[in-house]
Amino acid sequence: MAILLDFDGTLVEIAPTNDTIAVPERFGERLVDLSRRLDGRLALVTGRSLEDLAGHLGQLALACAGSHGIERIRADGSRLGDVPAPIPTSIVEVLAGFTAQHPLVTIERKAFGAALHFRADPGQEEAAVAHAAEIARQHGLECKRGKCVVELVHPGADKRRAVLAFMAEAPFAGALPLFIGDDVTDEDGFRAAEELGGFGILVGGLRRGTRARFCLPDVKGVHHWLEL
Ligand SMILES: O=P(O)(O)OC[C@H]1O[C@H](O[C@H]2O[C@H](CO)[C@@H](O)[C@H](O)[C@H]2O)[C@H](O)[C@@H](O)[C@@H]1O
Repeated sequence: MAILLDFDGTLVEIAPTNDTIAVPERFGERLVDLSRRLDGRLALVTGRSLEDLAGHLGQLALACAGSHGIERIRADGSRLGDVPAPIPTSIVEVLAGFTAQHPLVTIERKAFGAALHFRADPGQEEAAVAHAAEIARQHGLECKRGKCVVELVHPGADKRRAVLAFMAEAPFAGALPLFIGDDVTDEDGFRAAEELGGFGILVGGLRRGTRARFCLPDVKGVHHWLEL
């Protein structure tokens, strides 16, 4: 078995803002321990940048894919695949311009993308999505939706590709992949797992249409099931 794990909403509870998540005590070490139990066949696959993830978990000997899968490192820290150029600051600043008129909406800058968070002002969803979509259209980028967030990403940034990249080589190759995630972006991970004979597990119960075959009720349920 190989396990591929989403981060926000799966391993840590959703918080009011992107930088106020509560990471359990010694959580990085516990993930490394789980990876050892799986002989290294554990990967984190998150929408966050790898830099941001390391800020929460520390630098760990774990396979990780960040920025929705576009930046990938193996457990030994070597890079897996090429990374594109960062999205130009000028484009990110146009996206960030939305926050000037809507002060409760916040911008999260990432090396390979940027996110508008409207959790504190959900009424701005439609306008924020339209703003991001127009920028994406003008610059050949893609928009990604998530929980109270819309993001600009490079075309090809998706969790399916990250799963396929990890599963193509040791120590993952030949194992049965399980992808565990809670959000719509995790559907790409569920699909990749299925394509390779495995399956997806949706966190939060089967409340929406999903490719996942099973579900776990919540973050606590994930920790319990994985004995984290
Ligand atoms: O793929 P994930 O690991 O689930 O990352 C998806 C996005 O997660 C973060 O935003 C989400 O979590 C925040 C903290 O709980 C929450 O405030 C926000 O509303 C959620 O959308 C992260 O900030 C993004 O960069 C990730 O893409």
